[in-house]
Amino acid sequence: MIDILKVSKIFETKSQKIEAVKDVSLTIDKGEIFGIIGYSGAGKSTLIRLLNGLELPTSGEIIIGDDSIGALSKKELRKKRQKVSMIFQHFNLLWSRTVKENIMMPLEIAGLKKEEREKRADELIDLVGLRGREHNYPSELSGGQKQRVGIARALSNRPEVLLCDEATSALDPETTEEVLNLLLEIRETLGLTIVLITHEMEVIRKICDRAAVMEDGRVVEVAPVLKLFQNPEHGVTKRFVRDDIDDEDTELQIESIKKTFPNATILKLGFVGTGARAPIVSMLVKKFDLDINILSGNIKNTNEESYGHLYIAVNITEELLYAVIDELSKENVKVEVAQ
Ligand SMILES: Nc1ncnc2c1ncn2[C@@H]1O[C@H](COP(=O)(O)OP(=O)(O)OP(=O)(O)O)[C@@H](O)[C@H]1O
Repeated sequence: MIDILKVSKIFETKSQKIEAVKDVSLTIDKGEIFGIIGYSGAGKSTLIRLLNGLELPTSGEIIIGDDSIGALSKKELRKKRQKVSMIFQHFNLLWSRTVKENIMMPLEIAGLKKEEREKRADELIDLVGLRGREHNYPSELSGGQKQRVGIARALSNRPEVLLCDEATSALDPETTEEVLNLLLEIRETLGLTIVLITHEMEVIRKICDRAAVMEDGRVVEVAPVLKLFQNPEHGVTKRFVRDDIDDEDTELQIESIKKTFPNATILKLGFVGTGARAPIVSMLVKKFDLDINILSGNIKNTNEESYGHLYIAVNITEELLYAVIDELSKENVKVEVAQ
């Protein structure tokens, strides 16, 4: 669906050249929700703006569907943007127009007749859950409702790709969850391909199928989301995952537990999928007659699977430890001995 081929973007200012995107290659499949995460200045906005031709690459090529974005004329590009639409962090609504008028704007530009515009806007108002609000002005809406208008407006011309530029960064956690669920729903019902940029690993975890991690203009890691969380390889990915799981507290706890129970062995049990719901601790207690001290635990959900970990402290001989590791591996639980 989307092929980004060796794309670089250099901004030349009077005093310097800034290479905002460096030699990025990615393929995004039809129907996929693909996340791009990075800290501020990593190049995410530039990369997403390259996808709808708001910026043109200095080198490389971007192909969406059958079109090479750089090869399109201005007119063709305007037409293509109807199929590759975008939502924004600050919604970019027209404040002097009502919800319905905002949603009809792109249809007016596309030249649809008034009745067709009205009909389509009505469908979209229902789709994004804004029935009853269609005659309100943006200033009368909550942040989540404003983003629903943004989404409806972006969907008005039946796009194939929806680009989301930090679409939930201005929203509180509960509203973020609602908007993310709406994006999941419209991917299901409309079969859209969604590309989103964010600096929040939680957004990646909740709705993306795969994600790319960017640092200093480069993509440093690309993987299915579960893999990124379970086995992050690059330092930046590890930082994002740790921030999401909040492991720093655990590290501190481990230090203090080691002092309190100098003879205890501290184990980190990692679960995925059904393992995340199995009664592992009671099995260990019954089968190996162990005294188990639970230190901390964390189970998170991605859009497909649960995964998580549990830190426990046990007094255990080396021989028994191997038997425990063996037993847990049968349950698909990964064991690490914390040092
Ligand atoms: N139009 C521009 N002219 C000059 N430099 C730019 C321009 N746009 C972006 N940059 C620079 O390119 C680099 C990448 O910026 P970009 O906005 O793409 O990063 P980002 O990951 O989206 O960051 P943020 O999350 O803060 O928006 C930065 O150093 C930025 O200053």
